[in-house]
Amino acid sequence: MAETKHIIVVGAHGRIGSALVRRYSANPDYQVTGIGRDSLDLSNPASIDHALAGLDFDLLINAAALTNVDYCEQHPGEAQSANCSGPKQLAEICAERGARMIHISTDYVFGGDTPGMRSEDDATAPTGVYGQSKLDGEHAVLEVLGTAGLVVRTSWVFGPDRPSFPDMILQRAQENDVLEAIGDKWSCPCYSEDFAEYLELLFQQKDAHGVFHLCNSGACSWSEYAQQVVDIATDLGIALRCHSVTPTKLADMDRFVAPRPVHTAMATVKFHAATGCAPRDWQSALRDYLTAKVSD
Ligand SMILES: NC(=O)C1=CN([C@@H]2O[C@H](COP(=O)(O)OP(=O)(O)OC[C@H]3O[C@@H](n4cnc5c(N)ncnc54)[C@H](OP(=O)(O)O)[C@@H]3O)[C@@H](O)[C@H]2O)C=CC1
Ligand SMILES: Cc1cn([C@H]2C[C@H](O)[C@@H](COP(=O)(O)OP(=O)(O)O[C@H]3O[C@@H](C)C(=O)[C@@H](O)[C@H]3O)O2)c(=O)[nH]c1=O
Repeated sequence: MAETKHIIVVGAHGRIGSALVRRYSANPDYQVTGIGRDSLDLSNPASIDHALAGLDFDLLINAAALTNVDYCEQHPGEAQSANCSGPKQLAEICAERGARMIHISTDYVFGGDTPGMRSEDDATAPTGVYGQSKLDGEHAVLEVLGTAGLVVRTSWVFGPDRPSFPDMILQRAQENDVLEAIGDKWSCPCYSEDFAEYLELLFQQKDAHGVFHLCNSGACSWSEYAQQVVDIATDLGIALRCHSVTPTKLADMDRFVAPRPVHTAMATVKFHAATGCAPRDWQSALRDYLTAKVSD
C-alpha cells in the first residue's frame, strides 16, 4: 500500500469524524478533506458519486452512520442504506481509485450473551437492526476491498464534539438528587480524541487490513461509568446534587425500543500487536475529557 497523504473523512461533523478531521488536519504531512451529510448522503447513491467525483485520495475513512439505535430499529430500510449500502458504494469507489478504506463499526455486532473480552474472531450475532446493518456494512466493505479494507470497531464513544453518556450523567448529577444508570450491561468507553490518535497508528501500518477492535482499555457497566463521571467531577470541584449512582436493570429500561447486547467489551490485543501501542485506560481518558470540558 502507498503512503497515506490525502485523507477523506466521510461523516466529518459527527463525534468521531470531527475528532479525526481535527487531528489529521493539524498534521502537515496530510491533506484532509472532511465531507458532511449535507454534501454526501449515504442513502443517496448519486450524492456519493457526486461528492467524491474528481477527488484524488489514498485513504477514505467512513465515520458516517445512522447511530441512533432505537431509530434504526424503527427505520430498518434507512439503517440498511446508511450503514451498509452506502458504505459498500464508498468501498467500490475506493477500489476503483486504488485507495484504502477504513470503515468504523461497533461492539453492537456482538450478541453479548457471555461475559469476557471479545476478540475480532469471535462470533457475531447482532440483537437489533442497528447492529445487523453495521455488520452487513462490515462484510460488504471487506468483500469489495480485500486487503485494502479495514473495519475498526469501537464502543461507547465520548468526546467534545457531541454530547454523549458522560455529559448526560454530569448534567443529571448537577440537577437531581437521585441518579440512576443501568448496572447490568458492560462495554468499553472510548474517548474520540484517543481514537483519532490510535487510528493513525493503525493506518500507518501499510499492510494492516481486516477487522480491529479499538477503544480505551478496561471494561465497565453503564453505572460504573456513570459513577466514575461523578467521582471525577467531584474531584474537579464541580458542584453536584448527587454523588452516588444507583444501578438499575437493563430489563427495566422501558424506553429502549431496540434490545441491547449485554456483554460487548472488546479486547485490543490485535491493535496492540499491529501498532505496538496499548490504549490507555478509560478512566484516565474520561478524566482528561471532563477536565477539558470544565476548563472551556
Ligand atoms: N457513538 C458511539 O457510542 C459509537 C459509535 N460507533 C460507530 O462510530 C462511527 C461514528 O459514530 P459517531 O461519531 O459516534 O456518530 P455520530 O452520530 O456523532 O456521527 C455520525 C455522522 O454520520 C452522519 N450521518 C447519518 N446518516 C447519514 C447519511 N445517511 N449520510 C451521511 N451521513 C450520515 C450524521 O449526520 P447528522 O449530524 O445529520 O446526524 C453524523 O454527522 C459510526 O460508524 C458508529 O456506528 C461505534 C460504537 C459506539
Ligand atoms: C445507559 C443509559 C442510557 N440512557 C439514555 C441515554 C440516551 O438517551 C439513551 C441511549 O443511550 P446510549 O446512546 O448511551 O446507548 P446506546 O444507544 O445503546 O449506545 C450505543 O450507541 C451506538 C452508536 C453504539 O454503537 C454502541 O456502542 C452504544 O454506544 O438512553 C439513560 O437514560 N440511562 C442509562 O442508564
